[in-house]
Amino acid sequence: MNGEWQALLSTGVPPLNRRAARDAYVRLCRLTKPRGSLGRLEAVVVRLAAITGEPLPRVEPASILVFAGDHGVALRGVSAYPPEVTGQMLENFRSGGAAISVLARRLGAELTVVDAGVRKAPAVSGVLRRSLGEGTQDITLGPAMDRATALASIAVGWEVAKEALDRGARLLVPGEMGIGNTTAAAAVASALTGLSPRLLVGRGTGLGQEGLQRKRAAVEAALAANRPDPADALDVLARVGGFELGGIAGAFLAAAFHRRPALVDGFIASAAALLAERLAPGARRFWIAGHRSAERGHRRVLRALRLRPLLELGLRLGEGTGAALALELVSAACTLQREMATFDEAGVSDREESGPG
Ligand SMILES: Cc1cc2ncn([C@H]3O[C@H](COP(=O)(O)O)[C@@H](O)[C@H]3O)c2cc1C
Ligand SMILES: O=C(O)c1cccnc1
Repeated sequence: MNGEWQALLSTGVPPLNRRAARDAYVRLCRLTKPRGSLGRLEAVVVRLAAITGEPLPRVEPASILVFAGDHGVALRGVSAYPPEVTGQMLENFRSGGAAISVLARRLGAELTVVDAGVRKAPAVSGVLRRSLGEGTQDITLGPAMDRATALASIAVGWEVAKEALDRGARLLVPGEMGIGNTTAAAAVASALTGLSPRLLVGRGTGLGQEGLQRKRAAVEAALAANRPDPADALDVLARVGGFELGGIAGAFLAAAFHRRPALVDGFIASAAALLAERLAPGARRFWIAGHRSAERGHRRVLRALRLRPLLELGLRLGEGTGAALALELVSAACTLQREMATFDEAGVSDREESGPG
């Protein structure tokens, strides 16, 4: 199970392709527009070129991978919704009624739903069964899972992502579903950054003031009970993480090691990305942050990742929705790079360089 990806991990993250990045930049400068006028869309195109080695990058077909997992801590009143919602949403993802299902349809993107460890998962056809258990253990009492299971969760994400890349996906959008997972994500982020849970715990699905206090206390209790080793990301995942967090981390790693871009969604996906970055330093250069969510700690996690989100729309949903919305822009940036005319082609006068002549 731990074959290809662990061997690859030990080789280090591949380098970015500087030549393709330069070629992409040169073309952007020749397109019929004032130089630099497409702003951050230009930076996105240059980054995609550096990642893929293609000066005219494409992101279609894109593949959205939703990892679902349950959390023992969800029984502690840390979410505004009951834990059974995780399993119930599996059906909704497949039948097309979830937000991410709608966005996937709009984008023409493939949507893969992975049961990474849902409690009493309903038998839903079309959901990949990669279950690592009936939800994690309650992190306020002890570890979420053992180290071998944490490793297996990363392997699940890597393998599902690799399969999508083998089917031809040019960009990955890892998303998640798991009631209680903003609690686990806050604990992971706190352990990895050393920041206080106060700064990282937010209202998730919409907790009130009392619930927020309970959630903060739960994260503090989880960190006190487990004492995760901040220098050992796998230990952090095993002690205070979740199956879907491991899955997402594995998917991000697979993207980086296969030189494909991945878009980072909200708070939970970002915490998983931070785990992945700690496992393979430099992998972050293969990811583009899609959206900054309304969740309290997201800004700080993005800062730790040194990623600047494309959008800030106040979403607080997860599933990959913020990243999927950003994909519309990323896709537009690529189409502009491919289809705009150059000054030469259009017979438009380029800017006059300073100096004589
Ligand atoms: C119907 C429904 C659909 C969702 N889709 C994503 N989430 C989001 O909410 C959960 C995290 O918030 P918390 O930590 O407060 O439980 C995750 O499942 C996340 O994906 C949903 C939540 C609900 C209720
Ligand atoms: O930022 C997120 O991913 C998020 C925030 C609240 C609830 N669910 C997800």
